[in-house]
Amino acid sequence: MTALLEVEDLRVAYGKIEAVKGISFSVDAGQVVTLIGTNGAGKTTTLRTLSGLLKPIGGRILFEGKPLANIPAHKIVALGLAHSPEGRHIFPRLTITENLLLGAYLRNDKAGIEKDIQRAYDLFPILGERRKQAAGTLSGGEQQMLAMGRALMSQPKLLMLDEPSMGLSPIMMQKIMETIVELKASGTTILLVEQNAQAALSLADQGHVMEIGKIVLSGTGADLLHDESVRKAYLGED
Ligand SMILES: Nc1ncnc2c1ncn2[C@@H]1O[C@H](COP(=O)(O)OP(=O)(O)OP(=O)(O)O)[C@@H](O)[C@H]1O
Repeated sequence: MTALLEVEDLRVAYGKIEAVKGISFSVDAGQVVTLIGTNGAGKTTTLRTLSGLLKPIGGRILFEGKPLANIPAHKIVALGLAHSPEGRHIFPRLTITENLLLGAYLRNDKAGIEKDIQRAYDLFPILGERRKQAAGTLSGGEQQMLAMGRALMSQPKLLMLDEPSMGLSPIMMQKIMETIVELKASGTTILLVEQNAQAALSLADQGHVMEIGKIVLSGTGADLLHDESVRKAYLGED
């Protein structure tokens, strides 16, 4: 079976500084795969490259077996990759519904779009209750829900989430993680970048630990969660 996403020896640089130094991993349809690691490990750079926002200096990205070379970001969305970016990047003056509609900008199936907006409200009832309000009035956690809902509006084959738990209260983080589990159960394939290794590994099928641009350890979420070096470095154990 071909993986939905295959990343082979990917290298990405900012000028002379190589931020991603030859990483390889794959994501099968229906899986949740997580990239964990400390600040500056290259996780966000990897997602931004998969989204077409940065150009690799080496390696290959295959999506459904086809290379994603030199494809602009909006065409990558059309192929089925959606990115919920670090920092959320919602539009604060637009309403919640308008923000969601922006996620569907490549679609013109009105009935399908309506259905998916309703699905976002079902996933995150607070968004439905406040649909007519400016998105800037939402709390950080609610904005994260909106960013995820907006990414889902393109009906992605692969949903990429960058640090969805960042800056959230434990309760809000729990809600976001439960939603990821719910999305997986409904068949969504997810590539999750997280600094909260415990939360990410607990729900991931596969995990990769990144350190200064390289993958230093890979395994199932459960294996990594019990790995002594991971527990010491990322889960705060002595
Ligand atoms: N626009 C940029 N210009 C130059 N260097 C950058 C730029 N963005 C990131 N870097 C550098 O690339 C490296 C990888 O950063 P990246 O943001 O991908 O890491 P990360 O693992 O996602 O960490 P974080 O969780 O802090 O976002 C870091 O050394 C960072 O300083």
